[in-house]
Amino acid sequence: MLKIIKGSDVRHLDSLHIQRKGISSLLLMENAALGFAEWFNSQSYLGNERVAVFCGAGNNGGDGFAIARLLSKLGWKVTLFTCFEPGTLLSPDAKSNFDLVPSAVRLQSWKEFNPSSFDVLIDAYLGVGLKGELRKEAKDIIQAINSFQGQVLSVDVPSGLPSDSNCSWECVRASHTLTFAFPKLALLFPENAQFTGELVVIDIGIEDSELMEIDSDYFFLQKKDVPNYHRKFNRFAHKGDFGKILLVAGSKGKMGAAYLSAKSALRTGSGLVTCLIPESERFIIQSSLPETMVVFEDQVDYSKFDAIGVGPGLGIDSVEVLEKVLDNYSSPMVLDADALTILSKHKNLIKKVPKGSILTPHLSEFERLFGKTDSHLERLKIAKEFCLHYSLNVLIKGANSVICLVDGRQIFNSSGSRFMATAGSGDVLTGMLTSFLGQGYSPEQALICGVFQHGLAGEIAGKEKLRSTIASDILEAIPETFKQLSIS
Ligand SMILES: NC(=O)C1=CN([C@@H]2O[C@H](COP(=O)(O)OP(=O)(O)OC[C@H]3O[C@@H](n4cnc5c(N)ncnc54)[C@H](O)[C@@H]3O)[C@@H](O)[C@H]2O)[C@H](O)CC1
Ligand SMILES: [K+]
Repeated sequence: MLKIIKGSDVRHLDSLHIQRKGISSLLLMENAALGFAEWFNSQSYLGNERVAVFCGAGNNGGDGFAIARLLSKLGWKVTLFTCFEPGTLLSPDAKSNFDLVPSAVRLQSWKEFNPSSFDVLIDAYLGVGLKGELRKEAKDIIQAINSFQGQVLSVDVPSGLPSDSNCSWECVRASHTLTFAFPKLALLFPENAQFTGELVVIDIGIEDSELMEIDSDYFFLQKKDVPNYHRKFNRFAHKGDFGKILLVAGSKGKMGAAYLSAKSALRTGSGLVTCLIPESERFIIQSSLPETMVVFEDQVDYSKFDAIGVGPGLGIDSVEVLEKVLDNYSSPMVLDADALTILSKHKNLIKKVPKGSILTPHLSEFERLFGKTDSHLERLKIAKEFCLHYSLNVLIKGANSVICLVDGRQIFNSSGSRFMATAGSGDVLTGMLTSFLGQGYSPEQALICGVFQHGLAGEIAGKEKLRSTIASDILEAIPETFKQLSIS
């Protein structure tokens, strides 16, 4: 899994890599530029686009000079806009690449930029070397870039955005950010989505193990990481091996939530799924989902289940139901939706939640539990302290959901699509997480597989259904996620 290190540690990472591989820093910059150019060529541009490249005086600008050269060699019509005064000392690698810019590339000062003369803009003005508050001229340059109406592709980070925090000023508003080696932390914050646009991670040859040598608690989960977290079942497996789970979900008028989480658990591979529901609502589940069983409050033996998920559609007044589960079950469980709202109103119940359990708040549930927050950084800090204190896992849901583990590690998910913001999407996730716990996965394994596959299912469904995507589409795409990951 990729580690997300601080922008200020990137220099250290570079020198580690350069030493290990015996390559020059210039070659590393070339790899970055090659990766960018390859991605650029893979996009469906027509070939006659006029490309503007804005370059600063540091290594981000150096990437830009190299990109301008490569794109020009590939036949693109490139104009390079320098974002520094004549005579400014360039960083050594930027200088080497500046000297290699071919004569086919037009050179101009950023002050001469006419937005209507270009189709695409590449922003290689400022990268992770930004220090302190943005200087006056930088604000003017960023404004010039933002006056452009076409696609803006930012190199490494949108210029002006600090790599690991938020800022109070305007940054480049990119349509895509192509970030090198690992995503910089600030690119994963919801409040910076307006600057980052679509995020693409470009491999420049730095290995996960090299990143691991640098201290950080942040990680980035990608598709290639997921299969290793899955349990393998042999051909003698029987339904008992796939777990017996209980979903405490649904109430009058909210039985859809129980249906969605139960069906999702079945699609995720659960052997036996039982729903604890009000007796009056039993016909809904029994007739819509014959593969599940139902039980009612006075007859349930919690201890016979391998995992329990509580909350979808439960109703926020079901305090006693939640308390009974907590009093009668001691293995990790999943708490979602109304269970979280109950916890936020009855904080004394938190200490009863079994260690290793998973809480899955979206942003409003998070704030209900932990109070108003101003930034994602603050949320991450609060979640970390909570996880360490109570030995619980918290999933902060949203684009790039963050898996906050009991030991303080925080893993950003890379899968998902904006079409997943639909009613019942969270119920599907609760079903998946509970299902994996019931199949003997550790909470960490369940979170990694469940969160990634839920996002992937959303991507698959969204590709076909676009904004018409509903939660049932997401759960019906779960089988395809196993296929794509080659998990049988
Ligand atoms: N391993 C990698 O990820 C690689 C990344 N590369 C690229 O290098 C940059 C980082 O380069 P660096 O030289 O350290 O800094 P920048 O170019 O980002 O910035 C320096 C530039 O910025 C000016 N500046 C600093 N602070 C301010 C401010 N507050 N206001 C205005 N201007 C400011 C400073 O004067 C310099 O001119 C990384 O992002 C990647 O793009 C390598 O190419 C390869 C490996
Ligand atoms: K940039």
